[in-house]
Amino acid sequence: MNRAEKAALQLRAVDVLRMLKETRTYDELAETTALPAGDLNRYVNGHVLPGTERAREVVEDLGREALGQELEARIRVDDEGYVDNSSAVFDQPFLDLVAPVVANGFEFDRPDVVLTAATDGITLAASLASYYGTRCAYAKKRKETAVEEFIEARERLQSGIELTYYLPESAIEEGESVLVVDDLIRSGETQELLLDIVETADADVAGVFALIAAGEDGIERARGRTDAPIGALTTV
Ligand SMILES: O=P(O)(O)OC[C@H]1O[C@H](OP(=O)(O)OP(=O)(O)O)[C@H](O)[C@@H]1O
Ligand SMILES: Nc1ncnc2[nH]cnc12
Repeated sequence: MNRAEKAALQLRAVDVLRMLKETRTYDELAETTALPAGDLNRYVNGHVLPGTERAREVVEDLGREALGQELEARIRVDDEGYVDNSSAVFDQPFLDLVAPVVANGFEFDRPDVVLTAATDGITLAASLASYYGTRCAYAKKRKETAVEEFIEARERLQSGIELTYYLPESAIEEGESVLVVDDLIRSGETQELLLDIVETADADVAGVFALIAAGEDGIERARGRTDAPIGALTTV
């Protein structure tokens, strides 16, 4: 890790600690993190930066668990199991905290492109792409005006309705590595369409990630399609 990467990791750890501090006293934060309350106070106030090892633990280990809990606190599941995750996907600073935790806490290689499906996956994909310093692409249910060539993926859903996603052909180059992400995975139909698009582009799958898995069906379905790492921050 060079100096700039170390500094970025240290600042990310401070962001995670500040997020946790919003709902905790310093004593509670000390209990959550197993770090001394005095040190935490100095980190949160910006007087001192945590060392690289501490920063890594905060971002990778603590960060993953804490952000999973934070996510669970934000979402609402109705009586039929449908999830309202607006307060997560509308909160770009929260997703900006999620990105390094996903990038470091799962086994994804750095991709060339982060791919999602419009609409609700876009903010998560943007955060991840920005963190990796790569492109972000999203497939849409309609063809965008003035684009001439599209990759299309069509599937007949369990409901009998046919769903088609379109991605401008220029969005993914042959041989590129693509991280497929979405806010939510339930049946896995959307992820399967995105994986079809990656396959049509002759690109490689770097991984499949969803903020929320509603049950295990979608994850299992994705697992049937790729050997790349697959993960979700939380399962409801
Ligand atoms: O695993 P699945 O059963 O395919 O469900 C997951 C998909 O459903 C939601 O999108 P939706 O189709 O509601 O479109 P939206 O993002 O525009 O709301 C969600 O954003 C995922 O893309
Ligand atoms: N909000 C939602 N909750 C659960 N399953 C879904 N499938 C599509 N949108 C969904």
